Amino acid sequence: MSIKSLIDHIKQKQSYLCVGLDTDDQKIPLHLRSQKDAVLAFNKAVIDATLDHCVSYKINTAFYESMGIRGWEIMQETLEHIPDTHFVIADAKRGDIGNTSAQYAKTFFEAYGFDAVTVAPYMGEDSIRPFLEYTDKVTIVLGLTSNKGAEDFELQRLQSGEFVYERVLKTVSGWGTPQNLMFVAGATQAKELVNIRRIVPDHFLLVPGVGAQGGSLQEVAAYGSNKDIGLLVNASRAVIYASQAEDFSQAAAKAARSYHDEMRALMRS
Ligand SMILES: O=C(O)c1cc(=O)[nH]c(=O)n1[C@@H]1O[C@H](COP(=O)(O)O)[C@@H](O)[C@H]1O
Repeated sequence: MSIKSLIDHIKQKQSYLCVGLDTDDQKIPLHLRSQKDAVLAFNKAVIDATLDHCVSYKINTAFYESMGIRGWEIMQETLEHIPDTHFVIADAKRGDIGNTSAQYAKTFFEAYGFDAVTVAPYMGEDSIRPFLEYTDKVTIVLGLTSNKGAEDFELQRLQSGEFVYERVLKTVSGWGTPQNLMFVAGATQAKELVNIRRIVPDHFLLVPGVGAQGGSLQEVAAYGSNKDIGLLVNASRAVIYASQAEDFSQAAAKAARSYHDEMRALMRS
């Protein structure tokens, strides 16, 4: 899906919610666990319940890879269940020497057909270029992440005085365009969003960290949006485990609707 279609969907739906399918087989409701392929049944129910409130799904591959071969199949079957109106992200955080990155890009863009994949920038240009060669797909590069460890490297200052993450945004933004490149900016880093927007005014930001990690949607909207909204705000646990009982899909729908209502109000304000 193109960025233009994503923007149209956001404007039409008045939502920029991305539901994160971080499905942990130990956290899904007990009544499903005895069932064969409980994770797939859970994902399908969550997708059906939340479709009307979000524009995107993010499949965190770790939760599927940890199940072995069947996990990869469940990831594919989950992907097939998501209608092509929704922008689908493989949250795989890859990146390696060019020769290997090319295979990662082929895996997620061709073999699985995701719209986007998350990539770590630590290994530099040749590790990211193979993803960007897919100009009709979107490469999402980690900028300033939501976790505490962001302080260890991303928020360290270079001799020039800029933060490492700032250098990443400045340099990587020159390798792609807002049509095939996004950046991750954690919702827990709201005070840096103004600065991030100064460096990359036109790129979409994938913003995880609302809900379970405590980031504020109001702050993200106030400091992170651009003329096209330019945000995909991800919530995983706060939506998919809103209830761990038999009413889990209704609870997921309710949580997603609540983010949707808040986003609609923020877009109108
Ligand atoms: O790239 C990501 O999606 C990501 C980057 C980041 O800085 N922080 C972050 O939490 N994430 C992912 O976003 C999701 C957040 O999940 P919840 O905290 O449950 O909403 C997880 O899949 C994380 O792996």
